[in-house]
Amino acid sequence: MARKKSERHCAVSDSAPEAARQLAFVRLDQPLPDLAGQLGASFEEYGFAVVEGHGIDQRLIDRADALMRQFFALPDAVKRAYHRTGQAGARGYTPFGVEQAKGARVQDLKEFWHVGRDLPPGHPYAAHMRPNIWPDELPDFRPVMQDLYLAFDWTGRRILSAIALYLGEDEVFFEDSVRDGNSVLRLLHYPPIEAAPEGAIRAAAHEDINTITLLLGAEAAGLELLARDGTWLPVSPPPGALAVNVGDMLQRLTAGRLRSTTHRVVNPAGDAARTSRYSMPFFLHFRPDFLIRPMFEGGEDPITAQDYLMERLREIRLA
Ligand SMILES: O=C(O)CCC(=O)C(=O)O
Ligand SMILES: [Fe+2]
Repeated sequence: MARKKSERHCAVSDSAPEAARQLAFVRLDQPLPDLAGQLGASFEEYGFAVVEGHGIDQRLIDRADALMRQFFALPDAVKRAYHRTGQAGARGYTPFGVEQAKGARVQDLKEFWHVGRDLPPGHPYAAHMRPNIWPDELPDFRPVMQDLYLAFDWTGRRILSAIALYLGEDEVFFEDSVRDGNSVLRLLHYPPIEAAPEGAIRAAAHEDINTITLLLGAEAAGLELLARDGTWLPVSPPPGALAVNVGDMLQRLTAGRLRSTTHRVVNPAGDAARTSRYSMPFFLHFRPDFLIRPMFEGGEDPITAQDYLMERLREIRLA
């Protein structure tokens, strides 16, 4: 049944009162103050928002999606040739069974590829942000993923402008903190579930380390957020929409005023368990030398984004 736009909401669990279980859809292409109010309200309640009208070209998304599937379909040995040790998985391929959520007993059921920011030669951040690597087997992979990276980067900045307004700051408040930032585009494949170790799920409960995350592909079932009442709420945006969430770095900067919400990707039931799941999160990061100093009372000690990142990557066994 067709419903008016303003009435459309994400799938909700039937175990809780309807009104408290709705993740509203927010359009990015509306005046910034309106966007700020709606995003802020959704972040306040869930730490997540579903964002439509984000301006990332659907043809670009489809191209990237197709190339990601082609990459993960390559033989294991070919993919492993793009695994770089000593870089905390920051670029190229990370095989199945490596990343393990903080505090989890078993590894996640996923493999992924990371694309970072291309910096000019001799850039001061080059020590922390290594050059990208690209798969020789797929010539279009590089230009398409570079385009998608820049599209996410642009969209992320608009979302940050709205968050700045919501926090009572000027819309350019975050500009300097993310200039040449260490953002990472993750192309993510959860293979069909075969003999998984006891207790293993596609992505165990975790919080994102970075500033904000913009996620494409979450229409494929499985993503859930931990609501304030302690129950798991499915996040299922319509195809092409973004799921956006607050990460730990923004939580720390705002002294907890914006919450980094725990989320996970559960194994599907029935036949869906025998199919792959793909998604594309963009982890928007501050620049490495940005000092995360709480903007409000009651926060933790200041720390640079780079130091904080390294601390956290060790916890998830990537560093
Ligand atoms: O695949 C998803 O839908 C979410 C992935 C995620 O939470 C992550 O990689 O941090
Ligand atoms: Fe995540």
